[in-house]
Amino acid sequence: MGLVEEPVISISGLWMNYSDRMVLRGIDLKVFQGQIIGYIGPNGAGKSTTVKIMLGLVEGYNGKVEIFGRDIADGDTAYKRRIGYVPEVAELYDSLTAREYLTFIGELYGLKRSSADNKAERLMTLLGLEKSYDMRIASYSKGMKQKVLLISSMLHDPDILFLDEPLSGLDANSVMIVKEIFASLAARGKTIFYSSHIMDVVEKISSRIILIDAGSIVADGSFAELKEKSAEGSLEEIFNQLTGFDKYRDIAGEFVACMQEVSPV
Ligand SMILES: Nc1ncnc2c1ncn2[C@@H]1O[C@H](COP(=O)(O)OP(=O)(O)OP(=O)(O)O)[C@@H](O)[C@H]1O
Repeated sequence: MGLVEEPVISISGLWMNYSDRMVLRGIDLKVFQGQIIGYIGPNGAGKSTTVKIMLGLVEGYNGKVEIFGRDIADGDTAYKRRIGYVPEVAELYDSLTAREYLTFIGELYGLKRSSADNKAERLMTLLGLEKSYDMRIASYSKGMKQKVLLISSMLHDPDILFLDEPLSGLDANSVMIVKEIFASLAARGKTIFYSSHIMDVVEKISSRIILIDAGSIVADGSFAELKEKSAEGSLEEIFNQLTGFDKYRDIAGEFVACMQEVSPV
């Protein structure tokens, strides 16, 4: 009998409501080592909520969430040392330099200050930011800040990376480097779980795409598999079809008409 691979993430019957609003409606999901998961869905579908629950940042859910085979509700937070996170809206300490920020984060993850500093400086240099390492983050451009966030999530060599719009603000060359980093990490058995609204990127870099709509999973498979099940060609079209959206022309038309209305004086 062959070995049965254990999932690194296992979610069963996950329900979540905020006051009287049901946000997640029975999510069931198993994620395995080496997968690059594109977790997609319309605004407000419940993507960030799912990720925040897995990170232990949101409580009060129903269902079971296991990371590395352990129920995260059992109180043992050791799993957090083995995950990295790039949030949707990041609190970067603008008054710190990247050196100060990244060595601080490295130490939080248990690295020695000198090794965190050394590693961070080399990673910054690889992403073209060597000259900015000792500059305050406040002076960074959007893309430069995103690179610092990506480095901060990977400094401690995590086994699972959770990323929200990981390529946000990056130029075309940097996008190619980061995509290659993800592929290389996945080939080494790391798991990448990211959300993005940029469908052509999701189409290209995910080994598995999970589409959530109004708190439920409505599609789960590789891009080729999703394409087979749908009459549509691109992921954008599949997304529109599965979320029942076909009104973009009408909405845009009405929007422009409304903008151009001349109000009576
Ligand atoms: N702290 C909160 N309190 C109340 N409602 C919340 C809270 N956080 C999220 N919600 C609601 O939960 C729903 C799902 O939000 P969530 O942030 O998970 O969506 P999302 O899929 O990540 O959306 P987006 O694509 O816009 O980032 C939304 O209706 C949102 O208003």
